[in-house]
Amino acid sequence: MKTLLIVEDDLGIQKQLKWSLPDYELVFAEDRSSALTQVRRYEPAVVTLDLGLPPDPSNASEGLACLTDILAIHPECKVIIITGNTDKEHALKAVNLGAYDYYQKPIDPDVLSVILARAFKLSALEQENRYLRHSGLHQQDIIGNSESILKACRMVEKIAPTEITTLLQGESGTGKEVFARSIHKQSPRADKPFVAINCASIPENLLESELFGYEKGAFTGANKTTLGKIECANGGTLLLDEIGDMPLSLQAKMLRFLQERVIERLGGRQVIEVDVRVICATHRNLAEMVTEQTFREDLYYRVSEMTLFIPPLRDRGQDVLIIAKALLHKFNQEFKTQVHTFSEDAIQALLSHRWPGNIRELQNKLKSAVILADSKQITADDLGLTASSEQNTPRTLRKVREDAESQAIREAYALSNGNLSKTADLLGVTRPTLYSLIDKYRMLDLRNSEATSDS
Ligand SMILES: Nc1ncnc2c1ncn2[C@@H]1O[C@H](COP(=O)(O)OP(=O)(O)OP(=O)(O)O)[C@@H](O)[C@H]1O
Repeated sequence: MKTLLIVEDDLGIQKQLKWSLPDYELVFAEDRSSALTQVRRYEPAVVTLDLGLPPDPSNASEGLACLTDILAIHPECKVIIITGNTDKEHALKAVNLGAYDYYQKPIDPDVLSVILARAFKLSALEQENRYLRHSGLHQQDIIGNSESILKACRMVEKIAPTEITTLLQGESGTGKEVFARSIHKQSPRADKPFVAINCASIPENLLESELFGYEKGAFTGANKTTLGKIECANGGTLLLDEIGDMPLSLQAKMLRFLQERVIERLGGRQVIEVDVRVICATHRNLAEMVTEQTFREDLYYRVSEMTLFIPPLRDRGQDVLIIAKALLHKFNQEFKTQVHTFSEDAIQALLSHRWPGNIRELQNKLKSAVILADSKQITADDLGLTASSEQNTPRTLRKVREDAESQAIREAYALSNGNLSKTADLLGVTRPTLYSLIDKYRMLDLRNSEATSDS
């Protein structure tokens, strides 16, 4: 049943609405603060708001303030203003502030029902539109609908047309390469090459020649002049994956390339100009590596002109289900199987697992589940996520506490629209305490957002 929040201080009208709107789950609030609590708790798609709220019901100012607060917490919400029949001016002001519609008392349940049905319908359409825009059709491979992923996608859209050197920071398997490709695809270089090199998987002595190429005779076995990855990416985009694993000895040479956009092949004397957009990715904390002197500070500032944090799968709410469904579809096609749904215990298991290997782990689990499933439905057992398998590696109490704390911080942060002062208020801690928790849990994206959204 759809949830409808009614903000109304008149108990008589509350009662009337309770009887006349049986198609909705009604929740009530009688003033601004209880309205905001209900919005946080239920995230209703539609709210009716009486403009005359206590402490001064004869004045619309509290109602208008309530409207602004509701939309700040839940911008997609459709708020229908209910006003006295002489108060058109304030109703129009409310619509200007972002209310969806207004309705003048006395309440006629049949008319109100029509307005409500339209509001719910529009809300559902908008939600579907948001989903489609961000679930793979628009940003091709980045599937997901959570606030953290949508925020990252919005940043990609802004970064893509520029030449800025971007650092993608996130745990292993979160999709850093997918994001790098997305930046490339949305950039003016889209029809030029996208070249990726993993600095961690190539032995130190070979990495230099892989990157910069070599001239014939440069070393034993160099039978012909060979272009490096940087030259291969000319005109396009180069992804330096796992840049944190680049040996210090090579970092100086990389810095020169980034500063001057020129290279010299190994054994060569010629300086070659290259036009390459660079994206770097790492699961390491480069700032910490700089402090530990295992990563050059000057190179760090070069590669992180802009940093984009890719959130771990466990912080993406229901995205795990959306991605799981998309992958299920893909694997059914690949293996010619007909496994189309998840059992309730599988859904619960997908939502509660911590996903240390992120989307790559989800892919692996689903692939074997599709192959193993005995019916058309995947169970928690097929996924290897039964209670006993989780119990085999119980979390320590400290870990449980830490997981709960970081999750609560993320939730409060989302509710506060990225405002750290409000986040601290919602969590009941001071700002300095919130900062130290953010540092403790390395929620670097929250720290980074401060300058833009918390002023
Ligand atoms: N949002 C997403 N929706 C669906 N699949 C995704 C998504 N993000 C990543 N993937 C898939 O998950 C796998 C891991 O992604 P990717 O290699 O980009 O991660 P990564 O962060 O670069 O990992 P690593 O740090 O280990 O190199 C890939 O197969 C990718 O296609």
